[in-house]
Amino acid sequence: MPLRIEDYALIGDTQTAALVGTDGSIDWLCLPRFDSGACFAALLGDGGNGYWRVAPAGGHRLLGRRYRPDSLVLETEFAAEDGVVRVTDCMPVRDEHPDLVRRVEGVRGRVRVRTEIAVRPDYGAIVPWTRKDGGRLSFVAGPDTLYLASDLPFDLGEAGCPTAEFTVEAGEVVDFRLAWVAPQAPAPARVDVGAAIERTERWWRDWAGRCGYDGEYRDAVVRSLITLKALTYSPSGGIVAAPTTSLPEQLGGVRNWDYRFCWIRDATFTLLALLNSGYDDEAVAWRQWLLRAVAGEPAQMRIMYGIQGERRLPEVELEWLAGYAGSQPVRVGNEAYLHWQLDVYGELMDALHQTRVRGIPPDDPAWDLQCALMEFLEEHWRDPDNGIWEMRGPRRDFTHSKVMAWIAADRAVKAVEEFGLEGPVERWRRLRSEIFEDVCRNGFDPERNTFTQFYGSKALDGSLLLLSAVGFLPADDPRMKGTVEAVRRDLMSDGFVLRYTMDEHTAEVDALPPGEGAFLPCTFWLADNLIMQGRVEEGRELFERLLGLCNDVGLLAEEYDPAAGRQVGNFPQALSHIALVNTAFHLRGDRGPIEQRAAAGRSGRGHASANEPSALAAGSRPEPRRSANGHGPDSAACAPAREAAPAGASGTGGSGAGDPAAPAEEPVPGRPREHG
Ligand SMILES: OC[C@H]1O[C@H](O[C@H]2O[C@H](CO)[C@@H](O)[C@H](O)[C@H]2O)[C@H](O)[C@@H](O)[C@@H]1O
Repeated sequence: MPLRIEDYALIGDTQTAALVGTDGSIDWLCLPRFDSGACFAALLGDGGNGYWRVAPAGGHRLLGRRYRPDSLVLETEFAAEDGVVRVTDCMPVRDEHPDLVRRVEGVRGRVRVRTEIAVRPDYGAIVPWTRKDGGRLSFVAGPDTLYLASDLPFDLGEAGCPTAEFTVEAGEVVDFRLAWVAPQAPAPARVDVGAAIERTERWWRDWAGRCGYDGEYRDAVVRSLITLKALTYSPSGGIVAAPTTSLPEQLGGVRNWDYRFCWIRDATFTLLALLNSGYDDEAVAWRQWLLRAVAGEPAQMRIMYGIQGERRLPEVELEWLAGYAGSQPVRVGNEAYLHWQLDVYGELMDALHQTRVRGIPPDDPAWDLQCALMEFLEEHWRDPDNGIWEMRGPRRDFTHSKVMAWIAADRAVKAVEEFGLEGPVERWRRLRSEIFEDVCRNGFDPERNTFTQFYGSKALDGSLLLLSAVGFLPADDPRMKGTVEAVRRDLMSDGFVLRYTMDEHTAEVDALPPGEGAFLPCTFWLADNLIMQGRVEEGRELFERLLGLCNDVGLLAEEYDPAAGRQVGNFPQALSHIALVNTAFHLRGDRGPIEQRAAAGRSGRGHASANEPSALAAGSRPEPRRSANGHGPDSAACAPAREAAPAGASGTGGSGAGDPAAPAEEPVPGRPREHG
């Protein structure tokens, strides 16, 4: 029986990451980068595919584990017959070589400890040439050479799995350091493991100390932010969706994908959570990554890239891996790189808009790029796409995708109106109105009073819960209320939201056999809607249920299987942690220090930019707003809602952002008030 997904904890050095199990085994580690071949891949197979275990040799039990406060240094304690031992694991922030250190420390009594290390480069496929070399072991296979520094007398064994046993007494320590070196590079010098652990802890604490969030749920928020930082590839600023591949969305199922890449969508969501929490440097680094990645012809823009901006991410199946809990195939690479997903234009435009709003110094070429993308979008927004969920079936007119095209137009208009940038603003205003009208006419089902998954469909979709956060319609608009109620009625499993309707038609849409867990980010988005509607206590209750799904060290996968009571999908997943941070901000009632600073800085300009709705940011205020000149900045977009929304929609939507005749905003009861 493999460990449950939630039995793992993350350690990492902001270039790659490892998963450490409650049994003291590291079962996943890709070196030297997130997207390199794994040298420990037991997570997706068995011990023969690589692992490194350090735990008491005889009978024992897990006493508990934790991260040292505000850090990514993990401590696991085991109770054995004659004592207690602590294993401390971390990946020091990189100097020369990627490395992983483990310290075994006697806490009480005497404990006999055993370590086994099976290094298996290329995702568990290769048994390396393993040798003893002075005070270290070396493992060599093609491009990968690893050294394990240890003074223990290892037994090399016959199966390419060196083992050693030793005894530790209270106060004694035994250290290990595993380092990867490039071909031809000399073996690394020895390091002081204790000092490396202290330095790593300090590094993370300093980073966490910059967090501007000080409200309720701080521990969960900081743990999420640390996790997001750990998923950032520091040399480029790119952010991976998760450090794993092929952890199944259904135990034993086929929905197994490689997430070790940078999605414009996921990375943009991450950026905004970091920005809200006060991490400007990360925002600037990410913007540089983004601009480099998407540079060039707009028609060639991808929806996802490699961590250095690579554009080709072919998907292959690793047939030698049995898959987590038998979930096959195991895939590396991701065919979604070939997708056309309209929402990424809105996400990109919104992210760059948010950096402007929050006073991050401009990057001039960024605006040229955005103008070129807008030109492309004007030509193509009507094209069907693969949608936010990366449907592998035929392209369709997904409602969420069209709304995100509206976002792109809206942010382009605002760049001109509010930041004085130059562009064909009249044309963009017309585009914004046209898209608004199109969505309200075709993506809304007046009979059921709900937006739908795609034009003409009856299916529901969790992404519709984002429509208010982006400022498309206020959360208290009857159409949004109707959509939220429809989701609550028909798209939930045991109190958690599914991504989309699963019925006999689903396979025509996603081209996959049915069955997956509840999608945690969508459930957080439901909580956001409840809070925005003023149903704060209901939102809080849902948020706390979600927090209850976090594992013992605060981590979330992408999905949750309510029947099995287990986390499923890649782990830990950026989208889930971003959504957690955003809902906490919503509950806190403001959008954090960056925004307050921006608001203060802009107060002389007399507009509410700092509180503008964001596609993704926390605490968005979707209410209609008046600008300094007394006309709502959304007025151009509002017009179509009044003029052209379908009868059923406009009849219910009189107070929406789409209606310029709406009364001046009055915060919805219970909704957090705006600052600044
Ligand atoms: O469900 C099919 C798709 O699932 C994955 O996509 C999901 O993960 C992405 C990364 O977090 C996210 O951006 C997307 O919205 C999710 O649906 C997978 O990467 C796709 O290849 C697959 O088609």
